[in-house]
Amino acid sequence: MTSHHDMAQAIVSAHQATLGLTPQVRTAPAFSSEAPVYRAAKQACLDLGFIEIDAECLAHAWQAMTLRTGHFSPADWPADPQDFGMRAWPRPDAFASCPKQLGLYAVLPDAAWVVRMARAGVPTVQLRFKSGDAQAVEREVRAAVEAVKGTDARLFINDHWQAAIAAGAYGVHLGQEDLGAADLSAIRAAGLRLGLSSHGYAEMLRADRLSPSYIAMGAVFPTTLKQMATAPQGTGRLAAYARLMRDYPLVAIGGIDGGKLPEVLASGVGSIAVVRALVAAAQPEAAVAKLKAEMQAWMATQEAIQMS
Ligand SMILES: Cc1ncc(COP(=O)(O)OP(=O)(O)O)c(N)n1
Ligand SMILES: Cc1ncsc1CCOP(=O)(O)O
Repeated sequence: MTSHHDMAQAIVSAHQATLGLTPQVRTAPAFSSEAPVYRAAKQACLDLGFIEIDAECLAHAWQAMTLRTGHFSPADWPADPQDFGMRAWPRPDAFASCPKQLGLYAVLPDAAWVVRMARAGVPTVQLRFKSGDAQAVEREVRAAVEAVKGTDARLFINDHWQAAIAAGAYGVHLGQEDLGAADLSAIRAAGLRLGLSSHGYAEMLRADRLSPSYIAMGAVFPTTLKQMATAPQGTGRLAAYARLMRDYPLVAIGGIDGGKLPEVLASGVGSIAVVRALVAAAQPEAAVAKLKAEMQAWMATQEAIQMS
């Protein structure tokens, strides 16, 4: 295999079926290195539809993997943390840990929904209360923290990290655009868990540098809940993300409902986050029971396969 073009084509051919998305309209690629594998891999990742910053991360990882293994292997997608420059564990600056299997994860619009879903037996819940009214935020966060007392639910608070610390929540969930405004040292010092959103390689690596308690990945499928900046990732990419981020508890989010659970769980994530599958269900408690039963059945089948 000689030219960049042939190397790029070999990568695309090997991974198109599982990782390819329709490439966006783009200008000529920008290369930050002359290294042949880097250049071929950058071209290939762009051709597979990865956004520029993700293609750049992947291309450097391909180059590092090739140097480490001593040969260029187009079929092997990079998934070794060291090829992406990730630090080894344990890490002294890591946030408090949470279980690897966070299970069904309900993302909910107010404290009343948190009460309802915690009582219905959802193991992980999030208050995603979108309001600029500080008093209303404080009230909802306190009510949500009270609501999970006496249940087994772990409560994460979206965005409102100060109120979460003040009320003693289990953890905080932040998006990447929230990071600049949050005092991460205060969250860590208070012992709260930190969950971070990610939408691809560059954001996963940025999240990893902060050693959070879990990493969320999405949107896996199209969602109507919010406008997403990136295309739905699909379960092929989700599985590649999960292989790289295997040291973390992982949460998949975006457009997931009962019918899609097996293929999402097969990617290796330990948690499925949903909004509409519960909030828009005709009978939310029954929907919880069904989703939990489907997840348990899937896990039991995997255990049986591993034992045989
Ligand atoms: C479990 C989980 N994953 C992702 C998100 C999205 O969070 P964010 O990126 O902060 O976007 P908004 O929720 O604020 O719209 C989440 N809330 N929970
Ligand atoms: C908040 C959020 N972040 C990424 S996708 C998403 C919405 C998920 O909602 P749904 O489960 O209804 O698609």
